[in-house]
Amino acid sequence: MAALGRLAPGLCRSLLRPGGPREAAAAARRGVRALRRSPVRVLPPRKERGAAGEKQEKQPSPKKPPPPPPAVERSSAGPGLWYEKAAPGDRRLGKVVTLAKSKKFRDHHGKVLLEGHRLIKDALEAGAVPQTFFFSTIGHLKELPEAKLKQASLVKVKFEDIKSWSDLITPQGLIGIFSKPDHAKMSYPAPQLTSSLPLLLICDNIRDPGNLGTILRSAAGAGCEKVLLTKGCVDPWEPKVLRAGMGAHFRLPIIANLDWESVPSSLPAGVQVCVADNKDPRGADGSGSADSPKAPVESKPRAAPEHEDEEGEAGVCIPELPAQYYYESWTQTPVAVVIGGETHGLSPDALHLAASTGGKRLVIPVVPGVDSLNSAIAAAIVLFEGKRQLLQRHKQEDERQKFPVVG
Ligand SMILES: C[S@@+](CC[C@H](N)C(=O)[O-])C[C@H]1O[C@@H](n2cnc3c(N)ncnc32)[C@H](O)[C@@H]1O
Repeated sequence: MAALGRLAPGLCRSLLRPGGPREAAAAARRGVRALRRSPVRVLPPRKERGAAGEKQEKQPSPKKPPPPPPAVERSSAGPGLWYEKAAPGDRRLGKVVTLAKSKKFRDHHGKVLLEGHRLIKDALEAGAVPQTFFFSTIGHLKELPEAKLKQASLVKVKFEDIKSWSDLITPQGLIGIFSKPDHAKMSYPAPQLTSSLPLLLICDNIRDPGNLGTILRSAAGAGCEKVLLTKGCVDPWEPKVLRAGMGAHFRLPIIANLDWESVPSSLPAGVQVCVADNKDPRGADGSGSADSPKAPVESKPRAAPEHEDEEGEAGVCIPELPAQYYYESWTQTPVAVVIGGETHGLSPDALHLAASTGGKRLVIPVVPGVDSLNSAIAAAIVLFEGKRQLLQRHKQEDERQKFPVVG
């Protein structure tokens, strides 16, 4: 408007003049004519103008170049095998260890931390994918397959650093960060596969990492086909579970974080699900302890709790399941065993699944007054009995085939 006023002062004046719209229109026409005659050039938009007004490419505004990467000291650990030496104050190891200890990090980044030669070797042999190795001496690397080392970043750190972050009582100076192993892509050791039995384990809310690791180790030792962990169980990749598992994670498939609705689809067809139950229905005092050597009787439905507990289970219908001692025959094939959690024991979902497959309660008799066994101990007792029964059945079937009864 100011420029227009300068070029066509008549137009502005006539607009302000009272009662003059026709005059204003005429003034506007005069103003436009004056504008056309004006010696002032209308310039193209600013971005198209160069220094002399010619069209030019827009120059990018000068940006600060990114800072150069910190100088990394690289050394060779063999042909084609390079490692980096962590500089003093390098906080990567600390960060990685702290983060890998949190489930959130493991889930979010899909990485797990493995410590020690044995576990790392087992993981590599099963096909787990390494990302970074932190080691304190070159000797630690020599024990690992070179081809696998080449897939990962290698970072040499001081032993004191590993020691201060280690979860082990006697740290070995070797920590690996791996992509979270996918059981479907693992190749388990041949002796494990050849000893595998049609025996599965379901962990129902096992929260203690030491217990879960011990259970996994027993499951691998007994020759279980696989282990299913329902939601509510501790994460199997938690360092304490790994430590107690002693390599079981790389010997048999562990399927974690299952809700009860999806458990059946992870079980083989025709499976019978039994539950290890510390509540012996024949306990005279209702304490749940087995006190009679007689054959167990059919269980009554478990009484629903009088008051709603913290999980809101009041009024949950508990199905009727036959009960028997664990050492009596229960292994039809395939068979799965549920181990209840430390605090609440077996969940109603576990009992329903067992009932729907024609399963049983398996009771390990204990001295009256002893409440229950530790879940890992109970799992080991039942699984190894399951193994004994399955092998015995197998042997009997073999003999029947070799020496068929004639007539
Ligand atoms: C520590 S117990 C559960 C105790 C829990 N407070 C309860 O009262 O149910 C954990 C699990 O181990 C198994 N278990 C423990 N003692 C057992 C026994 N005597 N016979 C069979 N299973 C047993 C069961 O699966 C049980 O749910």
